[in-house]
Amino acid sequence: MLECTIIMIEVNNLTLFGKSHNLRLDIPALKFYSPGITALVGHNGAGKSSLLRLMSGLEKSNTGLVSYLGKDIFKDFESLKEKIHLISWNLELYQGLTTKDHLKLIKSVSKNWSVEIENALLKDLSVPPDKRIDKLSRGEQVRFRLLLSLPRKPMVILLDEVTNELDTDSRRIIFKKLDSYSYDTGAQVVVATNMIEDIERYATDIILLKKGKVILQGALDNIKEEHKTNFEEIIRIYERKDLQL
Ligand SMILES: Nc1ncnc2c1ncn2[C@@H]1O[C@H](COP(=O)(O)OP(=O)(O)OP(=O)(O)O)[C@@H](O)[C@H]1O
Repeated sequence: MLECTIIMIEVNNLTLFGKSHNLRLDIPALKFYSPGITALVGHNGAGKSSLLRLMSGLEKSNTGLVSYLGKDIFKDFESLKEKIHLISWNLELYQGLTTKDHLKLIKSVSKNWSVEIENALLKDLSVPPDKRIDKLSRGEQVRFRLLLSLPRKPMVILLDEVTNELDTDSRRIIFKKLDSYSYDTGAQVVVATNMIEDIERYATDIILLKKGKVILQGALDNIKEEHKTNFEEIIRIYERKDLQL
């Protein structure tokens, strides 16, 4: 593994409140080192999607900041939005277009599109070349979303539980692509997932969230070494610990 020296993303004093002033997120500090794949783990409602939305700049926190290579996502949103891609089921594609036309559309509005990356993805991702978006399977949709994203050379890719329902083969293809993209370009990948198999195989780092708070974070190898047990058991131990809320 490459030595991790570049801090790609920093989160500081981040809080997010719900409508009834309940605390949805409370994160004093987080650092994401480049390159690598960080798994964002936690039960339903733990705050994974909320954190990813704040990190993408689509939602604003009540306090605190998210910065990319020292640039604040809100102050520098216009320059950063090209480089930070959120892949989420909540962000719809144009359902009536075919894959070919959708790809053409995104290409026409993208600066610095890499034909080299596009061709490699077309070869490896097996995206149907001319199928309507609303007829794509879930796996095809995620692979297609990678095809729309990676040639634009993002420095950060945030995936909001889009891999969870896919079969093992689809997940393997997607994670292998993300892994090689990250190591080739230095990009950081943050993936909200609870699939232990994927975390063990592909994640370099993990962040475990519970009720909007970070209860465990660090390099996966160090965490496993420290606890001398498998990752599934480590999650169980931390989930059982009572939080001092
Ligand atoms: N738009 C919203 N407005 C107010 N509260 C919200 C909103 N979206 C989510 N929440 C609340 O924020 C908390 C965190 O939800 P979030 O969806 O971020 O968690 P999650 O870990 O992604 O869960 P899941 O795995 O179920 O998607 C939950 O209590 C949820 O009810």
